[in-house]
Amino acid sequence: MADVAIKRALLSVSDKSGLVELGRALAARGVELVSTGGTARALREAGLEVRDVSDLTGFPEMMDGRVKTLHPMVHGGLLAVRDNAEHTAAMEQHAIGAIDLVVVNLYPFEATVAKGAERDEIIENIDIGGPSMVRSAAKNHQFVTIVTDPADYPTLLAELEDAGATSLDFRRKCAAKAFAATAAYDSMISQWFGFADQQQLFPDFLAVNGKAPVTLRYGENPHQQAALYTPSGPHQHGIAQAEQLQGKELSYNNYNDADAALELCAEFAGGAPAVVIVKHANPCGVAQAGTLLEAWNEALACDSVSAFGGIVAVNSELDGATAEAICEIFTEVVIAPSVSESAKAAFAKKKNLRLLVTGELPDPRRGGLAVKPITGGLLVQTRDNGAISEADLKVVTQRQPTEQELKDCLFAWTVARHVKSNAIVYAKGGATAGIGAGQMNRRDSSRIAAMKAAEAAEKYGWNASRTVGSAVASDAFFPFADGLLAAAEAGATAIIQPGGSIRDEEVIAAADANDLAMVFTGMRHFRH
Ligand SMILES: NC(=O)c1ncn([C@@H]2O[C@H](COP(=O)(O)O)[C@@H](O)[C@H]2O)c1NC=O
Repeated sequence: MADVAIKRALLSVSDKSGLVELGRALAARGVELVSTGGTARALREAGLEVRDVSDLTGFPEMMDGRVKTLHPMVHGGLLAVRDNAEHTAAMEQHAIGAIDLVVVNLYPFEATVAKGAERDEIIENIDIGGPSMVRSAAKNHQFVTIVTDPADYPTLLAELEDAGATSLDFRRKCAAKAFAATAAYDSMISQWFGFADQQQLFPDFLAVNGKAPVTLRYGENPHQQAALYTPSGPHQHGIAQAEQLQGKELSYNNYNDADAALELCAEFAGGAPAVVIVKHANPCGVAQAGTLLEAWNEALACDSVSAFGGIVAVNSELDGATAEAICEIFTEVVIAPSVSESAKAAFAKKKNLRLLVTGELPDPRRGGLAVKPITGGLLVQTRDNGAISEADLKVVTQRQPTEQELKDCLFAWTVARHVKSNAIVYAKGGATAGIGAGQMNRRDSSRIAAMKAAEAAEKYGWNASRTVGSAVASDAFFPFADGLLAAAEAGATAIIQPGGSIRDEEVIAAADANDLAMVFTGMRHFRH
C-alpha cells in the first residue's frame, strides 16, 4: 500500500500536551482539523480553524460527553476501505468524508483512580468513544494513521515533512501501539472492577498491563533481551518505583536480586536496624542489631565469600558509617528507604555502585497475584503473604524452647521464607549463622548451611561455629530425621518447621534424643 496523504484529521485528546504545535503544523500543510469540545477549544484559542465534530455528525455532543464521536459519520470515515467500490459508494450515498488521521488519547482513568476519586467520577472516566476511534483507525491502518501518544507527534510530522504522507510502516507501528494502548487501558479498568467490587480472584480472562517500558541492556544472560514494565493499579510501590541516586544502569539481574533483598528487608520494617545481603536472589547474610553498622558486620560474617558482588538492603536510613563499611567490599546495589548525606558522600567514591532509595518499604503482608510463565500457559497464585506469630507455634518436643531460642527460631523462619527451597537457615542472636538454599534435598541444605558457618568461624577465628547454640528453620517439614540430625550435629539446639510429615513422630523422637526444642508452625513457605 502506498503512502497516504493526510487531508482531514480528527483530534480528540485529554492530554493536550503538544496539541497546539501539532495542530499548527497540520494546518500549515492544509489539513482540515476536526475536533471534540475541549480539544477544539484549545486549538481555537491558539488561533486555529477547527470544525466541530458535532458539525460532522449532525448531532450535538451529549450525555456529559458520553456520546460525541460514536457516529457513522466518524466511524464510516475511519473504517471505509478506500479501494472497495461498495464502501466508497456507501460513503458517497451518505456523504461520509474520509478521515485520514486520528489523534486520540483517552480519559485519564488511572489518574482518577489514583487521586482517590468517588466511584461515579471513576466510571465517567472510562473512555468509550476514544478507544472506539482508536480501534477503527488502527484496524484500517492501510488508509488511516492513528496516533495515541504525544511522544509520537514529532515522528508523525517528520513523516509528513519527508514524504507529504505517512508510510505503511509507520501506520502499522502506530496501529500496533494503539491496540496495546487500548488493551492496557481496558486491563486497568478490569482490574479496578476486581479491586473495587472484590470480584473473582481468578477472572475468566487474565488482564495484565504495563507501560513505559525501560529497555534493559540485556536479560538474565547477554543473549537475552529484556525490558521493565510498571503495571498500573494499586499497591505499586517497590523496586520498579525506587529512585536511583547514582551508579550504572540497573541490569535485569540487579532488578531481580534487588527485589528479593527488598522483600526480605521489608519484613523488618519499623523494627531494629536490619541488613540483608542477597546473591542470585537468595539471602547470604541477614542480621538485626542495635545499629545498622553492627547489623552489616553480623550479616557479612554469615557468608562473606558470597557477599562479594552482592545486593544490600537496609530497613532504615542508611548512615555514613554503614555506607563506608559497605564500600569496603564490592557491592552491586544498595537499597534503603532513605540515605543520609554522609552515606551519599561515602558512596560517591564508588561511581558504579547503584544506590536506590525506596521511601516507605512495601508491606510484606499485601495481597496480589504472582504470575509465572510455563510452557503453553501462565501459572497464577496469590502472593505468599501468610504469616505466623509466636502464638501460632506448637511445641512438639519434651524440651520447651528458651526465650532466646524462640526469638532465634522466629528470626530464622522470617529469613527462610525468602530462601529458595529446600531452605535451611541457622540463626543466633538476631543474625543468620548459615543459609542453605535451593538444594534438591533438605539434608544437603542443612549440611551446606553448617559448612558455610564453619568456614566463617575459621575465617574470623571464632572458637566455635555460630551454629552451636543456634536455631534452625526449615521452610517445609523434614521428611526424614536426617536433615534435623545434620543440624543437631552442627550444634543447633532449637528447630522451627511446619510439621505435617508422615514421619513427624520419627523426627520428633530424633529431636528429643538430641535434647532439641522443636516448634511446628503449621505453615509452609516453599519458594521456587
Ligand atoms: N463519547 C465519545 O464519543 C468520545 N469521543 C472522544 N472521547 C474522548 O474525549 C476526550 C477529548 O474530549 P475533549 O476534546 O472534549 O477534551 C478524548 O480523551 C477522547 O478519547 C469521547 N469520550 C468518551 O467516551
